[in-house]
Amino acid sequence: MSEHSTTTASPTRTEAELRTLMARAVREVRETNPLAPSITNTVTQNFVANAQLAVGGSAAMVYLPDEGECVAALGGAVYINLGTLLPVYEQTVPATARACAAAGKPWVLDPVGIGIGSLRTQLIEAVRENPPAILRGNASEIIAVAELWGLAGNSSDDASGDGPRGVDSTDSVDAAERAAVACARFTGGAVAVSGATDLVTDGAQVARLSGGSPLMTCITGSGCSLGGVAAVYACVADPFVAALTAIAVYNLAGLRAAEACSGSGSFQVAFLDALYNLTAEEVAEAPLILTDASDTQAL
Ligand SMILES: Nc1ncnc2c1ncn2[C@@H]1O[C@H](COP(=O)(O)OP(=O)(O)O)[C@@H](O)[C@H]1O
Ligand SMILES: Cc1ncsc1CCOP(=O)(O)O
Ligand SMILES: [Mg+2]
Repeated sequence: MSEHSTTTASPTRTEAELRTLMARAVREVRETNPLAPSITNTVTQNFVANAQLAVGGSAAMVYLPDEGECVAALGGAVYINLGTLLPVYEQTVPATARACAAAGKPWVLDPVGIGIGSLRTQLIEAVRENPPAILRGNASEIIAVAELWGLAGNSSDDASGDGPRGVDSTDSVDAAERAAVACARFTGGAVAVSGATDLVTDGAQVARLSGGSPLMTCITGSGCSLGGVAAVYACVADPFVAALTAIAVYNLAGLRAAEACSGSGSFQVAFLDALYNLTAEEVAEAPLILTDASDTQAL
């Protein structure tokens, strides 16, 4: 059990139960239009907001500490992405994480670009006190967070040792499995590792989800917007179900968009269309393999 109270460890569920909950999350978001405000990077802010709207959520991007505290109260869940930092984030990020914890609201962290400069490191260490309900990143980012939170143990043996290359991964998703399980056990929430095949864990179960398209790496913001969409689903579902739903939605939309486009530019537009048009039934049938996290070597 986690030492943190903002996220409650999810009970072990069968694959069929999880699929039913994923479909319910897709429907409930469309019916209730939940607000998932963001503190996110200036590169992909527009794409994050558009993806959140396409799945049926509502977006609001803020920068300042009192705005972060305000949206923690207003929204169903908050998204924090460290992609392009401003000096004010030294106050905004810890204040928003604290406000979410105080209000019992889930928040989603995308540690983009971890390792660049000192403020990102400082912020990841600071939010250890009020950790995210969902940690979402590529493999190198998740390995780096586990190291900064002192959870790495021998999980770093699996890593390339190179860390992220800017905002991109130098590690495989499988290499991040032990780090992901360790982070999920620490937060009591879920961790989603993205890549060709994505991995989602709540520390007890591990799901692998395939699909998507290599074209997702040819546009900026597929990872960032995935975090924003996970926050939308976290407004209506527990962290593990929310992360699974977002990843399944992205894999299906990526596949469909790749069939409809003629290159990376039209892929981005086709991807938003696919997000908008996906049905709950399709999401419930997304490729997903569920295993027990006890199969993951202990740290
Ligand atoms: N080679 C790939 N094939 C299919 N889908 C991919 C591939 N690489 C990344 N994706 C998808 O792109 C999205 C963003 O993942 P990723 O590129 O790892 O994140 P980031 O942009 O943060 O590095 C996820 O939905 C992931 O499943
Ligand atoms: C290119 C870039 N530089 C700082 S944030 C950012 C966007 C990264 O987006 P993603 O992680 O979704 O590829
Ligand atoms: Mg990223």
